[in-house]
Amino acid sequence: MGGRVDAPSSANINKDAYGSICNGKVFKIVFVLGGPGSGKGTQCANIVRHFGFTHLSAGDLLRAESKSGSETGIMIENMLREGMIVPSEVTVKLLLQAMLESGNDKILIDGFPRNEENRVAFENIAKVEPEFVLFLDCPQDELERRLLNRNQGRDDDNIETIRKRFKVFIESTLPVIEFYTMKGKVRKIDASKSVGEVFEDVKVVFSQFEVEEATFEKPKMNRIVGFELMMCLIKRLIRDAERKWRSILSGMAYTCYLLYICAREFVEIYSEAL
Ligand SMILES: Nc1ncnc2c1ncn2[C@@H]1O[C@H](COP(=O)(O)OP(=O)(O)O)[C@@H](O)[C@H]1O
Ligand SMILES: Nc1ccn([C@H]2C[C@H](O)[C@@H](COP(=O)(O)OP(=O)(O)O)O2)c(=O)n1
Repeated sequence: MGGRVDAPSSANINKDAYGSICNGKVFKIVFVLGGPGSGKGTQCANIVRHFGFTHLSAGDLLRAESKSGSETGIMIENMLREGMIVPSEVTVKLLLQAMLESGNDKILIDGFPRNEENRVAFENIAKVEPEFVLFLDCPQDELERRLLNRNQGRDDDNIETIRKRFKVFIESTLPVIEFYTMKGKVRKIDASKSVGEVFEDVKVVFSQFEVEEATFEKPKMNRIVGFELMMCLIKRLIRDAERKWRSILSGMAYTCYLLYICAREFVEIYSEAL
């Protein structure tokens, strides 16, 4: 159920249909936010492995869509190159389609909502509130160092676009984080530490999902142990029955043998007497 979902082939999605489908299905959504290079993708991969979420990266979905060759694709490509935020209409449709295709109810949405427009559009169409927002907090000089070393062949990982993206983060994404802070939904983590240390803090924040896994596993374990005990009992009963029948059969055979001896003696004595 977990894992990363590929971008849907088209962005032409009926909003009403998606809105109503999402209303019917109960999604547990966690938004993962942080500056460019703060480790959102890296930590999401760990969360998928540990807690069974599906990871949807808004950036990955947009990059895949930009390669479609469509008019929307060309528009996305140009905006990404400039470090700009793509109109919510496009991003929300891609996210909703991927959510529904995932078959999972636990969804990590990485790099979204990037601005107020993203947030409002998602709320209006999906009508789902996030469980919480994971905020990976990291200073700009560390982000720059990481992105310049990322080496994934991304057109926007050059110092000029990185600085534009960081400015967009301060101006557009921080207000979204403040909005969720007011609602008590932000879980802020120091993302300047090593990957392992950051994940230790992430695990604490996601512990509510570990409890669910544990309560799911417990009855399963009890059922397995119960089944094993029942099998042991049945095997033991069969062994006892076998032993009992063996003694009954050998007892009967012994009695028959005694009767035969007696009969033979009786015949001999009787024939001698005649
Ligand atoms: N805690 C960390 N310490 C050092 N490098 C990291 C850390 N987390 C991620 N990285 C590296 O920094 C780069 C950006 O990480 P990534 O997960 O792609 O960030 P984001 O998805 O936020 O843009 C990657 O090369 C990754 O390997
Ligand atoms: N909600 C979003 C998320 C990303 N984008 C665009 C703009 C971003 O600069 C790029 C890359 O985002 P991504 O999250 O993949 O990468 P960074 O966090 O910037 O390293 O995608 C967007 O327009 N809207």
